[in-house]
Amino acid sequence: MPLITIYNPVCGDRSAQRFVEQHVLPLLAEHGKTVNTLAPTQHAGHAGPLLVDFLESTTDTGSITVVLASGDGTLHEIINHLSLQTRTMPRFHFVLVPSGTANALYSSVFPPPADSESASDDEKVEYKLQSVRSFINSGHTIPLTLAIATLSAPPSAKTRPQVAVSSVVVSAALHASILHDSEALREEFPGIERFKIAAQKNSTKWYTSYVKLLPAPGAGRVQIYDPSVKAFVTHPDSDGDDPIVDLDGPFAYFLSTVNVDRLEPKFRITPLSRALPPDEASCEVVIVRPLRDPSVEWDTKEARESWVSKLWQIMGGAYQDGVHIDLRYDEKGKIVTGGEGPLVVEYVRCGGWEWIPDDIDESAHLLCSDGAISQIEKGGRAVCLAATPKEDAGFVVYV
Ligand SMILES: Nc1ncnc2c1ncn2[C@@H]1O[C@H](COP(=O)(O)OP(=O)(O)OP(=O)(O)O)[C@@H](O)[C@H]1O
Repeated sequence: MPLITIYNPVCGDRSAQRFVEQHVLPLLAEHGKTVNTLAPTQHAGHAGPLLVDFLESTTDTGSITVVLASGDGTLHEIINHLSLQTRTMPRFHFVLVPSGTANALYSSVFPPPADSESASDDEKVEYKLQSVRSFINSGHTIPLTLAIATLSAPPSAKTRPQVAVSSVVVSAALHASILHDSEALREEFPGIERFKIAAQKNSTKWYTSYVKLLPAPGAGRVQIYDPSVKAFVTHPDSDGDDPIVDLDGPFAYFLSTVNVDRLEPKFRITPLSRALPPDEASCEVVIVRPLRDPSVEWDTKEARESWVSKLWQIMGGAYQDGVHIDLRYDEKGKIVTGGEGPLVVEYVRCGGWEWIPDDIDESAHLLCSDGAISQIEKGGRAVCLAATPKEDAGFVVYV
């Protein structure tokens, strides 16, 4: 199978080239794996065209192995570029070398050990070589589910919809605002601290939007996580007559993942995605709507400001191995674990969703697709659907 190694020299802490040269290439050579092309990305958006050029230069086009040393954003660029090609594409087999800032996909398929901070240098290197080792040894792969988001303008605009294909996350509300603002901090803060700084800046925002949750075809109903049985159950508003669930805002958080249970090694936002995997292509959606809190009656500036501590308590749960999905409100609005109170987080499994932002709320018009930010036009909407490509096409990852 033709093999190309691509590395992004500027992602994360800029160590991809060194790591590839010192560890990846020698290991591949030792096991008789020939690298046909070795290429750095030379600018943003370069990884996809590099791969298409490689495809054109090779006669054996059944499937292609791509050793990719980057973060999630470079993989996102590749998938989007290849999805735009009009000719039939082979199946792409990715060997991931985590070199980005967050490495959500890699750390989801290879969760770091609890004591990873105290790991020796050799253990840190070995941790990053797991996908390479499975390529060499077991050959075990998993297919990637894709989340296809279509951003439409209102019919009067007569513009074509924009499509963004994701393999990790599609979000609006707080997460999209964080990704939007954190990009400007990349130079100064190359690590994940830039996300925390951007989160502080956006902590009092609530986002006015209207949401529809769409069932996956196999399940036929939208499902919601029920902490009392520790499983997904049919959403009470999704029935045979009308399986679509309608939700009103305001939303503090609205985020949907495919393939991953975490966005950073320790931020396990959709924890059941890998622990209790879906049977079909599905979006795992985490929703926080502050008006579910019995102590919040109105959406006011004061209510938003005093609710910030609860927002951090909820997000903190994602850093504690994903306990946020079990939180409830007591009758006074205190966040507790256990009891019968309203769920703090609505954790939904579904086939897709629509996000229809209110015209007057600028911030609600941001959409994040694997870190790339798009703007939903006024009067428009985003529709996101989960899909798994056919057997002989699409993208698989060595795990
Ligand atoms: N040579 C280059 N110069 C400048 N930018 C580049 C170059 N090569 C790739 N890029 C851009 O670097 C950006 C960051 O890459 P990537 O998303 O893979 O890493 P990251 O953001 O550090 O990690 P993660 O997405 O895991 O948080 C991508 O948007 C890509 O377009």
